[in-house]
Amino acid sequence: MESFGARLHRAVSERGPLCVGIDPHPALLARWGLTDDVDGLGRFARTVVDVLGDRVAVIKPQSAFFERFGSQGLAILESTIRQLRERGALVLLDVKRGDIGSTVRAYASAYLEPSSPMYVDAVTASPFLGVGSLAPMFELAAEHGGGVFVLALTSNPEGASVQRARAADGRSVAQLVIDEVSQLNAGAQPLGSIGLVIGATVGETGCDLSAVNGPLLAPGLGAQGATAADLRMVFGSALPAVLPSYSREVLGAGPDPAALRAAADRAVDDCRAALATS
Ligand SMILES: O=c1ccn([C@@H]2O[C@H](COP(=O)(O)O)[C@@H](O)[C@H]2O)c(=O)[nH]1
Repeated sequence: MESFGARLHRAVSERGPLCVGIDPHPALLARWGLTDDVDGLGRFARTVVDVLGDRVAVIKPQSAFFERFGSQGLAILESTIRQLRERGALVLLDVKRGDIGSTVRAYASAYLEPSSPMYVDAVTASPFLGVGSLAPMFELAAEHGGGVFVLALTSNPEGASVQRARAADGRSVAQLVIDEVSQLNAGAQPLGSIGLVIGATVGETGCDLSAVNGPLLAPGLGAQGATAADLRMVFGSALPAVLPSYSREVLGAGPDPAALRAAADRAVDDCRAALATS
């Protein structure tokens, strides 16, 4: 079984360092001339699948925008995931799950078990109940070639009060998360399968990322104000592991397929240039 880290490494080499989110905000549905209902959601997601599914390395559906429409929204999410994987995109489901370990086991089975209707390549997870509570996700990911992206320094301004707080040994909470994830990835080649989420908006992290050996998902580009040029300042020498992520900035170019494609191509060009180490 090929690991998620190896699959991601290959996808990024072939398609470029880019993750595009599927975030069907009501305002975006309106901008695309779609109704804010199940029909609009389905058309929106289908367009993203058809235009970007065979050219972007990672596509990140934001579960919340599908959950808004209850079971019908979840049915669309399931078919979107299936169609994206058929087109060769890696699917990272942004669900930010976290709970006590026995419940995390059920989440792991929902997203990382190949027989599940919601099976994806990777999920986002919240470490607020302790990184160790996510162990069932790490275990199932390892068993089936999946990945988990653990929140460390999120792109929203409110995150800092918790994530930059200091633990008894002087390390920031973010650094504690980073260190635990680094241990999980130790020795993995070419890249570990447990990633971190570090927003492109956070400025200097004050964290040591040198031992992570896993992917660093960087949301916050575009609509939240960060640019690809900010990535160097945030990630420093960890830049090669960064997976830049855009949602509204790219999606806003739709629904015209050529314009949507061009926006994704521009984003990947900007990110390639920003991540190139000199
Ligand atoms: O720290 C985080 C973690 C996740 N997100 C999610 O990424 C997208 C960002 O959308 P944009 O339109 O590019 O702002 C969205 O789904 C967030 O929930 C994040 O922004 N920051």
